[in-house]
Amino acid sequence: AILKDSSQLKESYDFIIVGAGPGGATTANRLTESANVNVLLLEAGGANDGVLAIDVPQLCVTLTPNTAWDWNFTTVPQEGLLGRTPPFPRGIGLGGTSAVNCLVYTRGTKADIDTWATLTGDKGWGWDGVLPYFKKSEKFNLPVDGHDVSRQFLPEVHGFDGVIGVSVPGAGRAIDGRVIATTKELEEFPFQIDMNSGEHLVVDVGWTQALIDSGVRSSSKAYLAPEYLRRRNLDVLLHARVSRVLPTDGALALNSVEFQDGEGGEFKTLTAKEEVILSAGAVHIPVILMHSGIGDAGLLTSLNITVLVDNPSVGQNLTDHVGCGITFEVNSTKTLDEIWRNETLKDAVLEEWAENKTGLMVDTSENHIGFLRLAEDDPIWATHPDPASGPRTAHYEFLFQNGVFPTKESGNYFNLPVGNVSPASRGFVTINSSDPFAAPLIDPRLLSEDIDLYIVRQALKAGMRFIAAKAWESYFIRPLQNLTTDEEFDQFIREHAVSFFHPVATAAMSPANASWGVVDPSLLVKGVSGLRVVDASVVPRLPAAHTSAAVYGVAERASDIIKAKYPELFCSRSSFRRELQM
Ligand SMILES: Cc1cc2nc3c(=O)[nH]c(=O)nc-3n(C[C@H](O)[C@H](O)[C@H](O)COP(=O)(O)OP(=O)(O)OC[C@H]3O[C@@H](n4cnc5c(N)ncnc54)[C@H](O)[C@@H]3O)c2cc1C
Repeated sequence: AILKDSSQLKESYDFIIVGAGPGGATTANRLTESANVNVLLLEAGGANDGVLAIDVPQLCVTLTPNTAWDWNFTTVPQEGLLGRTPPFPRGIGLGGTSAVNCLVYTRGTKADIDTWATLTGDKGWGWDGVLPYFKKSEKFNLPVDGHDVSRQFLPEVHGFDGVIGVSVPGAGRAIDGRVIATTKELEEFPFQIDMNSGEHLVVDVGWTQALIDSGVRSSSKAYLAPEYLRRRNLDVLLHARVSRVLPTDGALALNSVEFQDGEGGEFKTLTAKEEVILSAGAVHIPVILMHSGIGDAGLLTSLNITVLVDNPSVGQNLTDHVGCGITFEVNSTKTLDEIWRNETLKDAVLEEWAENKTGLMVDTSENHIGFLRLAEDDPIWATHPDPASGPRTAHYEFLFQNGVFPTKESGNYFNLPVGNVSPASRGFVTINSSDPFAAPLIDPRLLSEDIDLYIVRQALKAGMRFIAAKAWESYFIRPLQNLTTDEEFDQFIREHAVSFFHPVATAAMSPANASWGVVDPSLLVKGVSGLRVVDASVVPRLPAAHTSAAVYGVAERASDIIKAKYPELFCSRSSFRRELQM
């Protein structure tokens, strides 16, 4: 249940999980499948119930930055972005960042996930090991407009009985035909039926798969749906912000958490019988670990934090996608701009959504995306190694948007964000205060490697080739930016590029005896006991994909790893008892 307040806490819990995003909510759900395992989930934010902007997929663009559902961080000045400090949104509340994200469901390629196995020495983290968990988490559902989807996804690579809703677009958009016609017209941009099969073509464009269940956003809250919250062994305490994990009995068994009970409330300590599982996301994990004494000894000592484990890898290796969009004024009124600036129209589509869960509000910002590579004979390969995980993994991504948000007072627009999805740049998250609640320093070092800028430039140029197809004839009035020379492109990119908000690897998994990394392949924090991390921070290499699918896959597998470690707690008899209770 969701507890009213901390007075309702049980006397003890086997596992205490911190953070209700894809990592934490998934793990809390799976561990409480066994009735005699008591789990407490602590979440810094609130329930996020009944928030229209969260539930309506198309309103995802309004959820960040600088809202009540966002931690409202920015990066430190980014040299690659001319010293700018763009927002770095992270969701707060049930659902975590999956409640505020843009819902695109992509797993990355086989080579991306196989790299995890290579890096950790654990075959189970490879594509073949993780695919069953992608499927286990997924509840593929047919789009709400009932159209024929036989050419829009491959059923054999999807799960239909899982928890997280995934669907293809449920409402047509005016540019759909032009996008698909371009894939037929231009050899450079072939159609891909399903981007989640692990087998990207070298380049491909296809229908977006998004985290939507019958027209409504499907966040990790689906793992905390009422039927799961009814379990007597699952308690959720909201507005409980964890400051540190603490050793129990003075040893290196870090199975106690210190948290603030309500905003401005008292600090309290709870001890888990078995483990504390941190699922606070790639930004907060290093912060909690460092304030608990796990991190670079020099830094911790300078902040008067007692060092428990000297591990300079904590917070390092932050990898993130980067990109920006180009916008064109178009010769059509059938774009979302009309809805964004006309309250009456907006009310009408929202009413349709509220009544029937149909219409333009049921989808995310784009009905098509593309994953593409630089050419094999691109001159950059003479001087730079390929930053992608393999020859069939994309370098960049297209998102085809029929309208721009926020829009302008007049005019209709086509927007084409492009992202570098195989970046070479690496950054970090760190702290500069002994106050556990001081804002972290987030430095993704976006565009710090010159090949990353090059890839974004080539992506924008490829985007311009895409829309130069006959399929778009007489559609465009003018570009809003005037880009011709490489210098103009690069200046534009540095002025406008932002994170695509997919940070991973700040507590990366590595082989148990590796000199780098923060957790071992079973996700236990190195150098201590009783402490595990299950979220985006353990992902050792960023897939060429939006990241929540990866986190659901990681958390599903992590849950089985945990169950296997405690056979006496997770025996099938206890699952049977739960069935009887429900
Ligand atoms: C604007 C935006 C758009 C995105 N678009 C997409 C997309 O289209 N598709 C996609 O797949 N991914 C997208 N992502 C990324 C995706 O949402 C994340 O990769 C994913 O949510 C990470 O899951 P997580 O469990 O690691 O962390 P999170 O989802 O961030 O969850 C962490 C949770 O821990 C809580 N927490 C943090 N610190 C504490 C503490 N000290 N005490 C208690 N609780 C704490 C937080 O409040 C939060 O609820 C997007 C992200 C953003 C910001």
